[in-house]
Amino acid sequence: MTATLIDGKAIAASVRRNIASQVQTRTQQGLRAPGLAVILVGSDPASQVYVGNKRKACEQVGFVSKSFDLPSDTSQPELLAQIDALNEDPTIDGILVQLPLPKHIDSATVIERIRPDKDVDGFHPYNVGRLAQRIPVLRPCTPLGITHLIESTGIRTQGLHAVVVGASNIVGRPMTLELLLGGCTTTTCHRFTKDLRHHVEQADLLVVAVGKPNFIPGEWVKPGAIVIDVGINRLADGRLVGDVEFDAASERAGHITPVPGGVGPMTIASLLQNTLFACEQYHS
Ligand SMILES: Nc1nc2c(c(=O)[nH]1)N[C@@H](CN(C=O)c1ccc(C(=O)N[C@@H](CCC(=O)O)C(=O)O)cc1)CN2
Ligand SMILES: [Mg+2]
Repeated sequence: MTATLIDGKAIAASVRRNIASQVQTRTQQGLRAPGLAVILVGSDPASQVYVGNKRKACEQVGFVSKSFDLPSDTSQPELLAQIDALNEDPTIDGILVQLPLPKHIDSATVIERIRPDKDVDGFHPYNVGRLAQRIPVLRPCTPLGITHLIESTGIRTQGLHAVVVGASNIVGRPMTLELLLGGCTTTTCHRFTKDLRHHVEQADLLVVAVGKPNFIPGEWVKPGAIVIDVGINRLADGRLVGDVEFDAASERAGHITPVPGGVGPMTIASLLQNTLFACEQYHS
């Protein structure tokens, strides 16, 4: 079997066109454009690229984007004061603090300081709790984007056995909650999981987010499975690869996401969706 490719880049472009048209309708009605504040602390090269792409995406859909590039020695109280100011700014609908933060700053404290109605990353305990209780509002961007990619296949997820490999706060845990919401039977695997192969082989729907190149051998993939690869790993020769052995997995899967051009672009499209949602549902 050769898998059908799930084209995240094209699906994200379509989401972005739709958002741009909704923003245009708003502004034609005399309403203000949604505003997103993007905070980067330090100069991690990958974070600089992601933040640059988020700012560009905002401008392309007509959002107001405010940039805060803070030095790596910014103290936690200084960062919290910046968030307090943005929490009070009526032109700002969403506040995004790029992760990871420098080691001297506690991410959980920072995330909890963002007002839940401006938490467009969906990481605040309020928003994660809403998702856990099946009353989602602002949803973590990567899992939300993946949900959209799975929907694009036209396959009903009710009753499927979904296996998530990775249990981070950004991807694995909220992904499991999204899949539960979609009626899947879910298994979450992590560093202490015994016999990972056994679990992966059961997956009708497999989501892998561990950040290790080619970590999941293609031969573990169940024939016909939907395979979602969240990993973005740069090899010594400069190539980007995912967490799943793509060529071998494609021979067995029914649908598969590529790296690059799969999950990554949807993370940014979901951020735009969340920002528009916050603007329209909470601040208009
Ligand atoms: N505050 C947040 N921090 C981080 C998040 C997040 O959702 N919120 N997620 C990741 C990084 N991330 C967004 O911030 C992200 C990663 C990758 C991509 C992407 O489009 N990747 C491209 C390849 C890009 C490349 O060439 O390196 C792709 O997959 O096609 C978008 C967003 C951690 N931090
Ligand atoms: Mg991400």
